[in-house]
Amino acid sequence: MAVHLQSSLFDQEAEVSTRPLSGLRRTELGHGAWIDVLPQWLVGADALCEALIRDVDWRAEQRIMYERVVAVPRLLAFFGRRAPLPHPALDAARTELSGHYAAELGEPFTTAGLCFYRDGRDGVAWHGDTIGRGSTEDTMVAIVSLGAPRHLTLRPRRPGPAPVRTPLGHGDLIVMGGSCQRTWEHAVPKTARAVGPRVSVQFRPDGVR
Ligand SMILES: O=C(O)CCC(=O)C(=O)O
Ligand SMILES: [Fe+2]
Repeated sequence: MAVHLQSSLFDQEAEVSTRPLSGLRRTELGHGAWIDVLPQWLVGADALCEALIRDVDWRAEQRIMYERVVAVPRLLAFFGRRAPLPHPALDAARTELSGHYAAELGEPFTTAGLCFYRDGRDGVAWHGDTIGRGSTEDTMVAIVSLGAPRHLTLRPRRPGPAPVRTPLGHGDLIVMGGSCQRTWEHAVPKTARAVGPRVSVQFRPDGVR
């Protein structure tokens, strides 16, 4: 799916729609972790992707690696529970996800983390979302992927289950659940392939980072 970066002549916001979440398919990963996947959950999301790339106040972050300050290879933005989201389609998506998972999750998705992978040189290394409660409790992280297709890879922290490599295409939804953040790690590997920009939107409950 080609994502064109020139600003659109018409406001296409109204064109974003969702397919029923009843189409989600669950895969048990082992060690109490699972993923739910629904390809092409968001329909007509080209303009949404363009708008996020254009409008979000993207931040470059740095971290220390081997005693040197290096740039984190992706741009980031974070919207806490009271922060207005940068596009109404994200409010709608979060509300729908909260409704669908209400009984199983027991709380709503409240925050939105956004990542902008400018090309194949951007990625995120192996990690679990364990800054908050995900280090001790079962929880969920729901990811909507926009723009260029990339892979999300998952591997168990303890040996046993086989690693998993899931393609994430434009409009796809993946939800990591159960113990996934503390018993598994995930990554978006860099790629030497020529890939265009990708935006990832992660919805999490309060206290999960
Ligand atoms: O790019 C993605 O979809 C994954 C991002 C991620 O794992 C994170 O920001 O914690
Ligand atoms: Fe993550």
